[in-house]
Amino acid sequence: MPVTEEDWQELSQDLPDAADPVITKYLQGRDALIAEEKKQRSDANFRKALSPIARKACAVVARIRDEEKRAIWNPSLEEALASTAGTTGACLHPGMMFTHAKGLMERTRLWRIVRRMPKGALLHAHCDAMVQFDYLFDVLLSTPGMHILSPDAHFADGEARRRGVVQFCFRERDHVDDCPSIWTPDYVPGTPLLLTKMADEFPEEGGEGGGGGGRKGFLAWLKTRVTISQTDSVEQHHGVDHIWRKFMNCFLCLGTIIHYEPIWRAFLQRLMADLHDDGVSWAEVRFTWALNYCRAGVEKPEPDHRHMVIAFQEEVAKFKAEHPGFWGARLIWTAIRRLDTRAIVEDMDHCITIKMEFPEAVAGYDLVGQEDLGRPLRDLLPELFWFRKQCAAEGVELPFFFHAGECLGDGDATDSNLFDAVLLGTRRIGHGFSLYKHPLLVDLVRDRRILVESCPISNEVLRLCGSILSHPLPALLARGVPCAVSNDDPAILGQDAAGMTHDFWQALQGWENLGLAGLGSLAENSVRWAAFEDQTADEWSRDIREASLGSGTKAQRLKQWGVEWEKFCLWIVDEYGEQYLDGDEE
Ligand SMILES: O=c1[nH]cnc2c1ncn2[C@@H]1O[C@H](CO)[C@@H](O)[C@H]1O
Repeated sequence: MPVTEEDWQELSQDLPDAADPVITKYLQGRDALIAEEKKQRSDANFRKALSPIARKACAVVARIRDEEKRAIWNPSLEEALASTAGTTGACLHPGMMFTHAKGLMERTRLWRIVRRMPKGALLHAHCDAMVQFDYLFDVLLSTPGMHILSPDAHFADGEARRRGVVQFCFRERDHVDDCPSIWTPDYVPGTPLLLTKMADEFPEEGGEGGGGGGRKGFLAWLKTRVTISQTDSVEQHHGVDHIWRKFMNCFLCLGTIIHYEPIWRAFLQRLMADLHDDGVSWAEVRFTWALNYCRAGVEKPEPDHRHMVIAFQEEVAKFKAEHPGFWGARLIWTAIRRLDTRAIVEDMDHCITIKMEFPEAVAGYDLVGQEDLGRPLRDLLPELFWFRKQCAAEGVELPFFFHAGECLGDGDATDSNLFDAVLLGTRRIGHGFSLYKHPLLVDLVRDRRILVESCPISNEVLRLCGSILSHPLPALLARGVPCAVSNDDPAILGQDAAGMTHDFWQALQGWENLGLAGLGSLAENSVRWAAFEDQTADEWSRDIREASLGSGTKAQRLKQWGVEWEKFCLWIVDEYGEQYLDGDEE
């Protein structure tokens, strides 16, 4: 029976109003409970120590975020915005899938702010996959002597061009006149043909990139071979193994572009310039060392990795000299985890040899490739123990920065890599996507001060989560685990910029609990857990513990970052304070 108007009048008298002491008391308890939980967050101390200006900046950013949530990420505005947002018909909402949100995100105020933020150190990224292809292809086509080849098939039709492996190399002499074109069925697999000529002769029909024939069509097609398309990235229903097949194929091509000295040097300059522009001061780049690098004007690959490292060090030194705000870069040596014991051990041996000659260039060691299909750390124990012993014998410091838990498993061999990574003394964990399922490990990782290098956009595009909203990083932050945000493979996965603004923006917009303060703490962590120099395990732990109160390089970098952070907060307040502050935010 519905309540009559008369009864309702009487009944509603009994409802306490919002200011009733019962409700006020309840709310006090509720606030206290929430505050108590927040004390466990890994950014709690950073938040507590914010300067008055930084507090104001955080309030401004929270308001801008709320405003944009209502005004931009709003399904009812869809018609007006869809055409310019490049949203391909997806419903606008806060936390929508990355590739759908990208175009619109880049035009928000929050973007302008995050872009300017001092982001500290880039701790997790794979070298081949970092610089925008529009730039890299320009360099590729304008480098004299570059040739294209396909190791095992012609590219005569659309299907062949979708599947075959594309590679590049330098050749002194142009082979093109006496050999059938790569675009015909008569092409002899493995024959290098002059790239500029082949690009101009790219056939009109059947190219996947939709750019037509000739050079423009060639570039559009080539881009499809080295990137995950928007369609790939939103087709979550095909699963992880499927997207990794496409992803791995990209690397087969890319390695052959940047492993030629003139391109390698140009690539490094552009990489550092992009990072610097994005407010990134330091980079630790994971690098997989195929032995196919050639010096300028030389066809025969170098027998070892020396020259590649020398060029790396020269380019970093040059960039640092021209940009005093940039602290530099180091490499993390990575081996493909699928390889057999002999290949892994040979590669470890190369790693130690290079480390002995160039200790500053190489910061540590890791294993890469799809974790589910590669060898778990447990299986690699003999190799890893041999490596550790060898390093000790040679007196080199090559700490582990293991990928672990970049998977959906719960208790399978891949997920259990997390146990081995911790037991083997990893100094940071790459991804740690499945870590939140392991309460004991979460506590260990927190207590041993192991940092999680989280790459939210990568995890989304490689189909571990549907969008930023279902990413597990907030669970780790809430439990006190130190984390930093990185971009992983930005040229392939869709960010299409070497910097970290897209990943930072998504975290800020996606997670209410983070705010600008939380984002600042993630950036500060990246500096605190950076491997600026070789350190023993004890020195490493001491510097992380002492942070800016210490006396070494790390403390100095943390202070420098702190100064940039304050300047940044002041800029936010100057720029937006008048519009977004009303004086009672302290
Ligand atoms: O997110 C990742 N997890 C594991 N391996 C990766 C990821 N991104 C790239 N690579 C691997 O690194 C090598 C290139 O340096 C490639 O083998 C690629 O598969």
